[in-house]
Amino acid sequence: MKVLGATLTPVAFADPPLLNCMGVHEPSALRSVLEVECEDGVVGLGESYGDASFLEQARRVVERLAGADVFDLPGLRRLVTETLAGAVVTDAHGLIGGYSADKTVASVYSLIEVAFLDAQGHRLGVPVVDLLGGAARDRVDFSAYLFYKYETHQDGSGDRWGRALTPAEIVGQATTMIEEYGFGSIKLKGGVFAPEEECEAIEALAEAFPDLPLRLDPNAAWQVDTSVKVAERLDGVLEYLEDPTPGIEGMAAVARRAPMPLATNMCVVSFADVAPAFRAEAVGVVLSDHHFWGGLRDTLALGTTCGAFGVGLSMHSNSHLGISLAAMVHVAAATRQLTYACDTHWPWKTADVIEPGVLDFEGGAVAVPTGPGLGVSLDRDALARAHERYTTCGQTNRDDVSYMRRWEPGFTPNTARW
Ligand SMILES: O=C([O-])C(=O)C[C@H](O)[C@@H](O)C(=O)[O-]
Ligand SMILES: [Mg+2]
Repeated sequence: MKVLGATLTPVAFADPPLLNCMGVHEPSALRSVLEVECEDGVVGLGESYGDASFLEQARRVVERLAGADVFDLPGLRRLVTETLAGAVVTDAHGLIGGYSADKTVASVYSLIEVAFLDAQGHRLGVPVVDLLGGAARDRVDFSAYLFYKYETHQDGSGDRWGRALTPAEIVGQATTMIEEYGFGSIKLKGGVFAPEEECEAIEALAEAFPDLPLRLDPNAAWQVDTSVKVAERLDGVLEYLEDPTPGIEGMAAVARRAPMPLATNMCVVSFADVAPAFRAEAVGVVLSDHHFWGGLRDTLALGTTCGAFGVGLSMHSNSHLGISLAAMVHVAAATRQLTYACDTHWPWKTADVIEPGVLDFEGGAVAVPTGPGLGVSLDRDALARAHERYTTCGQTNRDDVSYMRRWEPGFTPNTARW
């Protein structure tokens, strides 16, 4: 089935002032929506990053898609590799590890592969999970993803979640999120305050939710000895500790002394990282993310790899919309090695570009859509609104650091600060 044309639309949606080690989320989160128009009126959808650097490279491939066959994924890989030829997409936040030409190909390929798989599913009348070999589970569990946050943005605009800067406020945030979504595990984004304070928040969560597994992710804000101290203090409390310290070597040094497994979406972010990290026994859990691991089929391969080495598998998230959630659910359902509930930023947004009603949370899980392809449809009016927001929001790159400087002039990221 041939591609007739493709459109990549940058979009923006409201994002609360969520804190992390790099600073604070700006008022808009940026994404891109890909529509691949094929023969017979079939349209395939994809979603990925909306930063200028990514858009520039993705557009170079998207404009060459006409004539491609959506069933020829190796051909797509060649087209992406040849078109990008060494180009490197960068980001200003570093929250998903380093960048490279291979990771750039993997990210752009992923955006388009998802749309091709969606189109294949529509053509064949089967859900994407079936194209990935079938469902190992029919529901995918997610964890509550808690953030320290300010009450309002710089312009005074607030949100329904209010302020969360203390352990009690974090417990309040968890209570609301769990009541509404039914999540069965909890992750706290750390790297914001001194580790002792973040330990207190985790301990307060453990007291309030004694039956729920907990995770803490400071995005490499700590040095090795601090990481070990935190790991010892939270022994028996955390199911895993995510990216306490930078780099494979640092993580390995912590892993040798930490009682719980270390997880990562920062030091193992491509297949090139697997051998050195696994050899060093630096991580016990890899957080997959199809957006930069090379699409849904390579994410399955990552599952097989982790399974072979006895390394656990979870899933990372960045602020995203419904097309991405649908893709995450299909690939998570097809990955039998998935050992933990996945991350999602879903509760933090108030708008989407897809028709509602397919990706509903029940008991913290999303049922795998059964319709053809990804099983979601684009809401064209909502897409137009999100694009309008993109063109007027004044943001073209995610920049948590500069935005934080409007609260704290002179702020520098907390990487390895403590
Ligand atoms: O697990 C992670 O490292 C993330 O989810 C990265 C994200 O960018 C998160 O830090 C955020 O949204 O600020
Ligand atoms: Mg992380």
